[in-house]
Amino acid sequence: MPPRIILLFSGKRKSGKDYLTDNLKKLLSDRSEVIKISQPIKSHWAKEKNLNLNELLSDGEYKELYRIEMIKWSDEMRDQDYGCFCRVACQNAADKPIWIVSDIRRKTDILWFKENYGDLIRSIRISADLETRKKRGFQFTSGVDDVTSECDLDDYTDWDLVINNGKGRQQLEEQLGSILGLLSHL
Ligand SMILES: Nc1ncnc2c1ncn2[C@@H]1O[C@H](COP(=O)(O)OP(=O)(O)O)[C@@H](O)[C@H]1O
Ligand SMILES: C[C@@](O)(CCOP(=O)(O)OP(=O)(O)O)CC(=O)O
Repeated sequence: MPPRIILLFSGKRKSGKDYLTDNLKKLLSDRSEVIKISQPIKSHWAKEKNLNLNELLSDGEYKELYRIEMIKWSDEMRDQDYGCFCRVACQNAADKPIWIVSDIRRKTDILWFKENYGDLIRSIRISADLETRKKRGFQFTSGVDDVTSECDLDDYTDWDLVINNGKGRQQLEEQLGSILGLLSHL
């Protein structure tokens, strides 16, 4: 059974992508599946370098030790085939009507999903002010925060929904409610 809708989430580091998508998953429970494009990247890296995959997948500091290398390697792979990680992540996804893709970063990610799933796609940008992100542990890192991985979608404007998850944000229930609005036709 193919998905009936695919929610593509984007946002800067510590904007709250994992926080909001984890809570959305809890709300939708077994109707949904969270897909992470970074999963096949981290799996490869864990095997190659004998690292702890669970730590790489968590929101702690561990992944930051390897982020620049993972960005470089994954961009080389994308130069040959921009859909390579999107494809593997989706191939491994469970049969659920709602897919929650928690980490799109590049215009080519959106392009790949459009080419493969067309009208099923809805795109959501999570924004948060710098001060809030810093309080959550964000520190500017050259080679990470000034490259495609973090910046390619900064000038993208065609979002179906933009959610403020910084100062002045709504309660979680309201934030999730606006996302559910994208599913109302299901
Ligand atoms: N609205 C929020 N309320 C409380 N804590 C939040 C909120 N949004 C994010 N956080 C916390 O901030 C930290 C960074 O969020 P995370 O979802 O990991 O960001 P990202 O995946 O975008 O890097 C996590 O510890 C998360 O629990
Ligand atoms: C190499 C990466 O895939 C690492 C992504 O790791 P996360 O998606 O865990 O990052 P944040 O949640 O924003 O902190 C980045 C890329 O450019 O593909």
